[in-house]
Amino acid sequence: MLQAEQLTKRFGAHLALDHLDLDIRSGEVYCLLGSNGAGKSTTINIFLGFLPATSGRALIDGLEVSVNNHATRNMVAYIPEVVNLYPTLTGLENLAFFSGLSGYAYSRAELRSFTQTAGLQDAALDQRVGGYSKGMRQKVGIAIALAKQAKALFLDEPTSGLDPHASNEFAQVITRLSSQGVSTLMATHDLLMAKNLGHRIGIMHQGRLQQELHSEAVSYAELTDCYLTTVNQSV
Ligand SMILES: Nc1ncnc2c1ncn2[C@@H]1O[C@H](COP(=O)(O)OP(=O)(O)OP(=O)(O)O)[C@@H](O)[C@H]1O
Repeated sequence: MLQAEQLTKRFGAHLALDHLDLDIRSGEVYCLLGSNGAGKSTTINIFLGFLPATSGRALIDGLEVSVNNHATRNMVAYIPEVVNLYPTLTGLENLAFFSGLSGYAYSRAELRSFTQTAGLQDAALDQRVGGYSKGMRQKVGIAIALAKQAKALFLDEPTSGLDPHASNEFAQVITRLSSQGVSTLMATHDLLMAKNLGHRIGIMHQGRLQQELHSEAVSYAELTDCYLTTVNQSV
């Protein structure tokens, strides 16, 4: 579903992404780990069509992002660390607005079914988003992804700053979407979340994918060791 083929990005003389290969199947949750500046967000931004690759290809459902930008954007949803919503609109109004941008005109009952699946309490629907917690904003982000029927989710440190309960709720929703065939590429610094939520885990260092692990094949302690060894090496 998501493929990177020798994906490379230079910012001037700086090599931010160095011949990255990824192959993420439908329904798979793939977690990208790596220290600050490893190239995780750059990878996501190229898949989203926000940044052009210097060389190599990013493909979504077989379509190359750089030549099918509109079509690939329609297939994906992006949930950054802080979901950008209109603070003076309610949760439901934000959802109606953003799903409208993708060409959908849902009834209130349909919009409510998305917020319910995303775990947002009904009581919050008609409150202005300016008063929402970070976790509630994330849930609206998930509801937007559901409403646009995204085939793939790109998550950039989505659980950073969430309390354990909210993180856990978030993970449950991603797992449910995964079982429905939605692929997820998630950049995170949360090793425990990667271990528990990811099917596979990639560890990046200085723009390169250095390790790829199946999460059920490693313990949390082994993952931590592998991560520290990888990010402490000089390339
Ligand atoms: N627009 C840009 N212009 C110049 N350099 C950039 C730009 N975006 C990213 N970089 C550089 O590319 C490298 C990779 O950055 P990236 O944001 O992908 O890392 P990251 O793994 O997501 O880090 P973090 O965990 O801090 O979010 C870094 O050295 C960063 O400074």
